[in-house]
Amino acid sequence: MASSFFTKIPSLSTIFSIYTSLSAFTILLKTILHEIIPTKVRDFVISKFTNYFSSYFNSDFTFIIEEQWDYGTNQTFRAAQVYLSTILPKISTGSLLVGSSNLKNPMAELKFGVPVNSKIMDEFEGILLEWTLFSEEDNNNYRSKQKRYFHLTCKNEFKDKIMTDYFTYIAKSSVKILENKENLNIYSYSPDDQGWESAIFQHHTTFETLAMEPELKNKLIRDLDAFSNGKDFFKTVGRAWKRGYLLYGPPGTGKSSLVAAIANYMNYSIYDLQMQSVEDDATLRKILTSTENRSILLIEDLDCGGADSSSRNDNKDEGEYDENQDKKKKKQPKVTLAGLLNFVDGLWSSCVEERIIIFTTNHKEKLDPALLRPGRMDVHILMDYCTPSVFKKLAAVYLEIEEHDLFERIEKMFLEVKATPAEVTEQLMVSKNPDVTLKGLVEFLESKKMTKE
Ligand SMILES: Nc1ncnc2c1ncn2[C@@H]1O[C@H](COP(=O)(O)OP(=O)(O)OP(=O)(O)O)[C@@H](O)[C@H]1O
Repeated sequence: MASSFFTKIPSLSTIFSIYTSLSAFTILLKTILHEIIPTKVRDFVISKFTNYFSSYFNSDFTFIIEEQWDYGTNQTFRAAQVYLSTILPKISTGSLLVGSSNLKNPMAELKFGVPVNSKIMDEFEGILLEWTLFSEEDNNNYRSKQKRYFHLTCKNEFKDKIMTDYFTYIAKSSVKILENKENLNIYSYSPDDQGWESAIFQHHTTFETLAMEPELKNKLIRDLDAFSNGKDFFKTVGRAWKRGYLLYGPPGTGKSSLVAAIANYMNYSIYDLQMQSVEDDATLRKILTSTENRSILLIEDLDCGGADSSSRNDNKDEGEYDENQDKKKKKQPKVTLAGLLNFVDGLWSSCVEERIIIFTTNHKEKLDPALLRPGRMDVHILMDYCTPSVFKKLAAVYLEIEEHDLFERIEKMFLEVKATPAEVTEQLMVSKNPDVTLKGLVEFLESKKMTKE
């Protein structure tokens, strides 16, 4: 029996030769698969197999939330980031990003950020959820960039509930959190990254410190209040919840200061867009869709190139060579004011909420009439040379005085001499002593009057 058993066992050399043949066959099969079947087909088949088996054995469902969506920032990603940063301290993740950017209070509570590759557990109406933030090199982008995305995993059976209720809950929570943020941001467009670069906005001008005609200031504050409380109104009348302001006037009259006062009053971040730096209308669309709600889109110095606000006909005969025209063409930006306005009036109207758009210019008369047409910019505000009441406000802010013997004389001078608030503030900062400072201001205004004559 035993001897017949041993005779049935193949010899060592047979096993070895079978093994060698099998290995050779496997290598041959692999080579055939690699060389005959195209990579794409192979990857497709493998991914189909993997998906089939993983869904068969796995009862989890994963939502993938990428940072970029439709050429802009994915607002769901942003909402998740904001929301998770507030629940992080309450849960244990093994690691946490900590820091503070509160400029006003160095002792302010720490803020928390989502660490990459750490699992964050959350619970929603008894459903357990697992978040993970991933970051990897984006090889599809010709500029090497990080691609970031969240995985949100739950049990398959809760997929629908999470998709509707949990995502809505996150969106609402993030809006509330952002409304109460401590610092405002100022974003500038970076052509290299084709995206916004952010910094903390530190302009301290408020409506308290801004000098402008009191009636005009009150009217503007009422307008901002009505806008801010007007969600239902805008909806009822079927208009987009946005407001456009055109600030115009000579340099140094406080247009930028007024933008800062509006941002601080509304608690809105600012997106400062240099139209010259935008390559084309498609890029413009992309960057405008990636701005946040409750923000200001600022386009300064509209008359200084950038948006193609003028007609390009300069009355030259065709064929006539003009060197300047050639240079101009090279500098001519591809973004058109029409592109911007269409975007703001069209697509933007339907997909964003609570936006303010501000244009500033030193030369309103040079602007394209399309921009000045009723309905385009809701409110036009002239920031002008110093008037007696503007001067009194500046004196109150800079010298902390309401009255002085020289006031009457100075106020009269402002009716004859054109001086900008910027020039006046420069004079008012010479000394803390009102006698010295106001005397200096009188001399300054007198010298201006002389040069005018
Ligand atoms: N109305 C104002 N109230 C208070 N300060 C002012 C006012 N206007 C100008 N200033 C002072 O002058 C400085 C320059 O003003 P600002 O940059 O706001 O003027 P602007 O009209 O935007 O000028 P530009 O057209 O050159 O950009 C401000 O930082 C501020 O100190």
